[in-house]
Amino acid sequence: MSAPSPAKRVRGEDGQSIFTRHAVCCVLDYGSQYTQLIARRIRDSGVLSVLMPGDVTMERIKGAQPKTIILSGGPNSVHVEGAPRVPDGFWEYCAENDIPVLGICYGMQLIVHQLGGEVKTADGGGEYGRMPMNVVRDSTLFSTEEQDSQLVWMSHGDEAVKLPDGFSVVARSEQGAIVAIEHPKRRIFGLQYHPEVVHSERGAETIRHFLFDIAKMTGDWRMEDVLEEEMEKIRLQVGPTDHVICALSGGVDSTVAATLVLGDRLHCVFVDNGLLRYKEAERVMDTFNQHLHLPVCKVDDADRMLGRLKGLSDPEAKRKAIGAEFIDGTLYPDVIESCPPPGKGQKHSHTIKSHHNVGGLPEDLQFELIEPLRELFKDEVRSLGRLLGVPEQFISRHPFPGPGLAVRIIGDVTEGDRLDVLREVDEVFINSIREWGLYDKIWQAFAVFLPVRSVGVQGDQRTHSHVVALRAVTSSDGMTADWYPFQPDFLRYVSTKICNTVRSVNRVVYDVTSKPPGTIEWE
Ligand SMILES: Nc1ncnc2c1ncn2[C@@H]1O[C@H](COP(=O)(O)OP(=O)(O)OP(=O)(O)O)[C@@H](O)[C@H]1O
Ligand SMILES: O=c1[nH]c(=O)c2[nH+]cn([C@@H]3O[C@H](COP(=O)(O)O)[C@@H](O)[C@H]3O)c2[nH]1
Ligand SMILES: NC(=O)CC[C@H](N)C(=O)O
Ligand SMILES: [Mg+2]
Repeated sequence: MSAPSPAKRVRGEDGQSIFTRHAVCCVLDYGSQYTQLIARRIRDSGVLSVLMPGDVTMERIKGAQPKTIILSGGPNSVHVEGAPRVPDGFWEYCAENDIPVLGICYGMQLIVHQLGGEVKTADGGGEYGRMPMNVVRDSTLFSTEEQDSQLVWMSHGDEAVKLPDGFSVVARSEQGAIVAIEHPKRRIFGLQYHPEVVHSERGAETIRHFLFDIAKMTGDWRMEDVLEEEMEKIRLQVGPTDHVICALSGGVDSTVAATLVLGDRLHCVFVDNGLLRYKEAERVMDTFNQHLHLPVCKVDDADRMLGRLKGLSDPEAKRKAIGAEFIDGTLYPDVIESCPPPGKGQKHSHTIKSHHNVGGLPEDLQFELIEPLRELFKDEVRSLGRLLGVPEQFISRHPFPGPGLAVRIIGDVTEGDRLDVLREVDEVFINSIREWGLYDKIWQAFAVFLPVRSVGVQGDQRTHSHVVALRAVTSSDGMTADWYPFQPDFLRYVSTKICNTVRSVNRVVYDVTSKPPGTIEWE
């Protein structure tokens, strides 16, 4: 057996580094709503994918030593001035290092445009949605089993009308548009459709064929390796006397992150921001103490947070206020004052916040940041947590957003008893879901407080009370979602229970909107 290759640092999106021994597939992001899905498909094949912005420097690409590169789709038109393109020197670098390149949608159009072909606005107005395509010649791009027609998912208004020298057309849409191209010798390939979406029936197969048969990668990227690499990375970053602060929410991400960095130089901080669910602060603190044996310090920031939110009803204004309070209101002074690191005189210089934060971190952060999970998707974080032995009750928790109930109360959060009403309704809804054995079938479920009142009749009396909406969705990564099809019996049960137990609510509605066009949260 050959010795494992040395680990290397790879600069990912936002200049953050990752640390890996594995062969990397770089995905350059030109802004497609499906870029994350491309990364996902690659990982599902056992290959580590690293997302980089489309305007990344050549230095960063070289730093990742990619074995292959995929160019994503995007909203721009390559023939419009100022449209994003690959960095200078990109094609020469790929040629010199024999790196295969696959362009998807905008990515394919970039290949055509930059290498001397022509891309134009489609005469017929473009192709959107699921449609058949026909393979017109034997190719390297498709495996032998795929040399036929197949249903694919299109979303483009531009099309390639003339290919650069040496490229050939591999497939056409029913309308005759060029939808797959290749230059097998230069190992440059393009797909006008989106192989990464499930509606492209053989798309995952095409991506695997590209990775394994064309690029000769091996699908040996495993969670066990990620665990080892993440720990090694932390060991390298945190010096022997340094201390680490972890903002712990009780959610999946921060719990797993904290477990990774366990040790007596770790200090966890849980913030009660006043926007938590029913008895959440107590419950989270209890479970941490009982099950994780993590030293957690609770900071009470409810009054200040609600003070900042008073009078705000615009969703973005609310989010910004929460983000600002979260960062400069709680992290700095409270943490330092209420959770001083033990062992005075020791250098304390690191803080961690696992994953992305509520409103983004300030530029002059006076700590070094450790973000062990930033490259992982939620279900990957869950797998990692299981490997670490994190109890299932943490792992299987539905995600809960940093801004908490504030994005589930439409309008001013602080008005009247909105927070309390919502807490009660949410508690009934979630408990009912658990009772009916549905919790693990659902990605996320919650109630939303609507700023309207409706007329009802209760005990022969007219009421004019609150309306709440229930939302439950299935999803694999939160990027797209579908509403959960509860049985009518369940909906009847839960609406009755809510109106009977939460006095000021007389109407319950169920949200039947997928994402897109909706988002999961209402604000
Ligand atoms: N109430 C809180 N107290 C302390 N830290 C928090 C709190 N809410 C959020 N954070 C920090 O912000 C990060 C981002 O929140 P996010 O909701 O994405 O992750 P999570 O809560 O760990 O997991 P999940 O997505 O499953 O809810 C958290 O990982 C945590 O570090
Ligand atoms: O930590 C977070 N901070 C936030 O500001 C935030 N906003 C939304 N979410 C969660 O992200 C997923 C997708 O949510 P949306 O469809 O509403 O954008 C869902 O899981 C949401 O709950 C957030 N998580
Ligand atoms: N989905 C895409 O990448 C679209 C590419 C380009 N904006 C087009 O409309 O053709
Ligand atoms: Mg959370």
